[in-house]
Amino acid sequence: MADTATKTSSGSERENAPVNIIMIGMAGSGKTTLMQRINAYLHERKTPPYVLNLDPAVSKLPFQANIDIRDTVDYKQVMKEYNLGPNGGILTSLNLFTTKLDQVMQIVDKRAATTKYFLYDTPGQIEIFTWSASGAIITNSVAATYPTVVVYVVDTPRTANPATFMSNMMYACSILYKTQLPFLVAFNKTDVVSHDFAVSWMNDFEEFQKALMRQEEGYMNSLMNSMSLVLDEFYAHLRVAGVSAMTGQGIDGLFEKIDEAVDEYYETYRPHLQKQIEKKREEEREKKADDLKRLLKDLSVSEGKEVDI
Ligand SMILES: Nc1nc2c(ncn2[C@@H]2O[C@H](COP(=O)(O)OP(=O)(O)OP(=O)(O)O)[C@@H](O)[C@H]2O)c(=O)[nH]1
Repeated sequence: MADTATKTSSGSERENAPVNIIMIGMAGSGKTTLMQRINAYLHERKTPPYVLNLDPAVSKLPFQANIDIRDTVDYKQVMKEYNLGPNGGILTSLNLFTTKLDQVMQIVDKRAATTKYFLYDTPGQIEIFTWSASGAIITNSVAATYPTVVVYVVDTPRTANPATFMSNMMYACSILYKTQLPFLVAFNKTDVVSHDFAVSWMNDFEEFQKALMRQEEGYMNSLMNSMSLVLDEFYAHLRVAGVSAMTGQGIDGLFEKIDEAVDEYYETYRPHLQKQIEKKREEEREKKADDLKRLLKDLSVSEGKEVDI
């Protein structure tokens, strides 16, 4: 009975809550083009998204961003001022932007009642976002407010080699581990090469082994064999969609997977987040009680001292 009540309330909440989509991917994988495609797709469906650009180094955006990191920080100026190279400049710009994140989240909050999707484009230098403190602060803040899905964009034609494929999947796995958020892989550029080979390699270990045998020999072969066995568990729970940001093929399927990932947010991520918040509160309560106990003890000791004097 309690279960039903929870499901009913979360059902209506799920319908009304917006969804954050964080686009992550290696340079040139097609994040920005996919953002543009999704933007156009959602406009067609009369649910225009709210777009946030977190890439300070992008020179031209093919769409209008509602919030643009470049309006807050000038990446080239940051490089000059702090005497940094391009990657240091991007990281510092992201850090400076993160200091204003509260204001950004307030704007997002105001928009949440009338917006179904918030889209976040991230820097092509993937590690700057996924492994930096500011990247973690941004993803955690975003995910703490509304259902959030990470879309990992893969350049399919460039991943057709088994060794490259596996490296890319290990990277995807590490991002999942780092963000712990509902996650899906969007195999992009399927107008050039279909992602069928990837699906077959993920579903059938022997198929991947066969492809591997054709390419690698000796030590590399056995190392990659072992690593692909490790990835088997990752593949078993992985959501995958094949898309072409260029032609728009597969975007409906991508949104079906995003929907499934939102379900996962409610079923797994949010209860975990709530447990963490409750645990933190409990720790704070215990610390306060402990502090109070010590204060009372100190007081009684001082009172005792006064009496002694
Ligand atoms: N054929 C084809 N080309 C694509 C597709 N998506 C993107 N491209 C091309 O791939 C190149 C890189 O696309 P971007 O969208 O700039 O990639 P990005 O990941 O945002 O790149 P960074 O900003 O460097 O991180 C461009 O030349 C795009 O035109 C696609 O679905 N099919």
